[in-house]
Amino acid sequence: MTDVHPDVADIADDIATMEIRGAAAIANAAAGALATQARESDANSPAAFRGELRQAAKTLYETRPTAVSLPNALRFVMADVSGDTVAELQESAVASAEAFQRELDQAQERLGEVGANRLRDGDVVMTHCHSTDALSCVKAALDQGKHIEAIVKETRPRKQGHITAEELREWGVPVTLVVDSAARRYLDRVDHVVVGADSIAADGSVINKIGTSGLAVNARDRGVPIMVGAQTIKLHPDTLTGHTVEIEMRDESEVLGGAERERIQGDPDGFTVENPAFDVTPPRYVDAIVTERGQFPPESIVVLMRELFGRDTDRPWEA
Ligand SMILES: O=P(O)(O)OC[C@H]1O[C@H](OP(=O)(O)O)[C@H](O)[C@@H]1O
Repeated sequence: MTDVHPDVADIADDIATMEIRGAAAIANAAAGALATQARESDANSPAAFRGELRQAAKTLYETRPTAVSLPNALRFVMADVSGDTVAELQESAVASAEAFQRELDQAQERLGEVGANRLRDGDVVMTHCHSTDALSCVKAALDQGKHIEAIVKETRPRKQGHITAEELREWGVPVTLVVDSAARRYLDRVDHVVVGADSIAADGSVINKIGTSGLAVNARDRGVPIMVGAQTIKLHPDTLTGHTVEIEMRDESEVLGGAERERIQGDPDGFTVENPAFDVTPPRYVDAIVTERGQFPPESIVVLMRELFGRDTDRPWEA
């Protein structure tokens, strides 16, 4: 088996341990890793080069299962690799990765402008986790001169809501940080729930950080609209053919700290800890999916998915 470049292995490790996290950031890092593998290759034949790239993609693919932006990034970059010599292949792989990364940034900016049109001057938004796509909508609204305030859910167990709170503060947004279980109480003050997505299924279901579905049900109950900011690389093409999206189960150590954990593990009657990282919000609880191609009611996202991905989804990291 071919070895992957050590920098690629490091990036894969950073994705698995969530040093690099967030669906768009993961896609960006994966594309960058493929470029590194290509640039640093000392393969002596086109076949060997392609084998190395495939192995690098496989290593990256196996890090986390839920955010489809990862396999979609690998697909997009590898689809455009062509050439008859190793040098040509190297050049085209690097160019393809860089083009993908540029498009990623542009898509986020464009979807932000669409999402911002849904927000009015003086609105209060509620956020969950940390999503650069969701925040792009808030940023664009601020750039349009609107005053926006935010109620930020902490998002246990990893508390990525704190990252959101800090980022919004840097932009001058008044922020109230609340624990997750306080969300329903604060929805009375909220005009829009704004979240991101790790994957969007063909039926318009939104797969996002654990707790999103409960928030969406509560928001619907309170009449608060829910907008999902999701670039089209979040569309999960396998769901067109009946596959479901795998929900990542993470380590119990994220839920229980050192001393608590030892006490419970030492107890023969101890309990089981489960730590799903994501959940599924059915389309009926979502008002709009905002993409760089415009906003869509969740039930119609399948049309865009077919247009962009067709029925076949290749798996270029497999032999
Ligand atoms: O692509 P952007 O919008 O930045 O993030 C999308 C989603 O990725 C994150 O997952 P994790 O923190 O990697 O588990 C969150 O669930 C967030 O909503």
